[in-house]
Amino acid sequence: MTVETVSPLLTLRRLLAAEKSTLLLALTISASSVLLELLPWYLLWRAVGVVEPGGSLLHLGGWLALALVCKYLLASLAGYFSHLAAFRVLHHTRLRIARALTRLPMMQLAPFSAGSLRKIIMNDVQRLEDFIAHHTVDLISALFSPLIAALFLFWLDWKMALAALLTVPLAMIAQRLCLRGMAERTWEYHLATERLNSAIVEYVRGIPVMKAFSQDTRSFRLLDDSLRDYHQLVVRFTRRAVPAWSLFVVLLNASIFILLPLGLWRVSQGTLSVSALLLILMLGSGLLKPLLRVTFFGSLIRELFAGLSRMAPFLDDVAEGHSAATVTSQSGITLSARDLSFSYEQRTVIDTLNMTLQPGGFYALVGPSGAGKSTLAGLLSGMLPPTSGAVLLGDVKLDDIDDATRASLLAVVSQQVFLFKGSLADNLRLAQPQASDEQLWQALEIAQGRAFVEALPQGLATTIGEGGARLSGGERQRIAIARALLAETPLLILDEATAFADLLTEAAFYRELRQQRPTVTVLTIAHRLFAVQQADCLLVMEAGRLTGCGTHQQLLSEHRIYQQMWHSQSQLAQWQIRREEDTHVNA
Ligand SMILES: Nc1ncnc2c1ncn2[C@@H]1O[C@H](COP(=O)(O)OP(=O)(O)OP(=O)(O)O)[C@@H](O)[C@H]1O
Repeated sequence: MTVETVSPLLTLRRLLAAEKSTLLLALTISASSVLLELLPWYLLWRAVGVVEPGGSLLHLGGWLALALVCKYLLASLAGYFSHLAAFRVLHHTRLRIARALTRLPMMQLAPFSAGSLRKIIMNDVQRLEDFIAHHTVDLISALFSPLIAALFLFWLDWKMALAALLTVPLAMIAQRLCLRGMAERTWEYHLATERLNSAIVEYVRGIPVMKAFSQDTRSFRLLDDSLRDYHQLVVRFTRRAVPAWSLFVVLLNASIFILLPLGLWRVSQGTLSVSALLLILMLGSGLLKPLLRVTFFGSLIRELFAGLSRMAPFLDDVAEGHSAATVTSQSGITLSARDLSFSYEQRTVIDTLNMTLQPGGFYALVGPSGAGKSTLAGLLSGMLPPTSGAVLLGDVKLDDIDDATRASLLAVVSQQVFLFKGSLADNLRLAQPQASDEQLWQALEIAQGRAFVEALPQGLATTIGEGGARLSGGERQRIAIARALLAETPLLILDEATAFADLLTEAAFYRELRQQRPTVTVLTIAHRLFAVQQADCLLVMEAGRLTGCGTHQQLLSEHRIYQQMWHSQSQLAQWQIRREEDTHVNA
């Protein structure tokens, strides 16, 4: 399932396969409507030349009207079928991508940001609709109509037909000049737009912070730089492309300047009739205009293909699971890292790390900010793919285990909690749809969330907004912990999951967790050492490596960084207590 191995054309063919007949019908009708487009001109020519005797003018007029009506009917019918095919393809493609997102292993999803996935599902798929519904029939008419018109002109008068096509070679040269380096320019433009998009999103998100610090627009360097880069790029492209493009457009419309004097001269010589000249001028002067649409189509197709390449990873049939690896023991399972390394681009954040979490153990991962704790939690839970080495569940590599099995063994509560729009109970039952209300309350009790949910007017039935709106950060975290507990997995990873709770609540949660779920292996990332000092083992992390492992007392007597962290936190706690006492005395 790699982007490189699937050609965009193949992806397009696969997507269109189910709608092939509808689309072919639309294209055939579109081509027929082009033929009818020429018929009125022919009839007009006959009418102007009064080729037919007297009363047949009316007859010709009737045919002319009928041809026009049929042309528009056929064009509408072609549009109807192409739109029908387009919306069906759009619907199925979005469904396929949405299904793939739920079934793809986390490791394969890790490189995609939410923004890039949104862009694929919305923008890239939308381009398919534009292509199928509009561009296919447009292209048929843009290619067909000059061809048929040219053949007609040759039938009328081959010399005038050649004169009408005289500017074609020059127009082609101008077009080549204009399109030179277009692929690179399109890519550059795409990158600049992406940079600008993310800068705008960040700017909008940061508005409350900027207001708080009274900063103006210019202070937001990223947006400023992106806007300037974008502007410079567009100006550079315009300066380069516009002269050749203008020449191309002029040349496509220039045949009238050849046809008119030549035609008039030939009429004066008696080698061309006036009615033929009129028809030749009408057809010849607009002969090459449709080619402009073909040129636009070239850049549209490039964008379409780029989008298809981005979509390709989500359109392959995703395997439900790995038959090769099965995890035999559900309980009593170890979680280990073997020579595990991870880099963000060039920067190594986890460096050849080895560790094993024994079943039922309570582990706390501590260390200075930026040491790599969250990254390690991401690797151990399968959210990030290792750069080298492996994470093992029992003796099976984590990336060989399908998502469903992994989710039955390992639950994670990360720093960013997401709750879905719906009731609290629905959110909790995500982990175990059959869970009874009693089980929900038990999980909430361990997570120290029972009291606040009971205080809500509708309790478990309380509706919360998308992302968990209406609840405080700490409340959201407690719901997320309860949800993870309901999954009843033998392993639980908590990445600063209690960061918003006060010290007493945090300590009560850990105590309750150990008492109620004694067999669960817990790895928690915690900044407050007081809350986790009872852990079976504290793992100290510094600059991507584990430099200490032991009980609180062991580390306090032999690990320098741990001592420093403990003392600074103790002093801070005493200072706060003393301040509070002073305040009370003075009051
Ligand atoms: N997406 C990312 N791209 C590049 N660097 C990153 C990314 N995420 C984290 N880092 C860097 O990796 C290092 C480790 O980050 P990590 O979040 O794992 O540390 P941490 O120990 O959990 O920190 P904290 O205790 O402050 O949460 C940091 O220096 C951070 O700047």
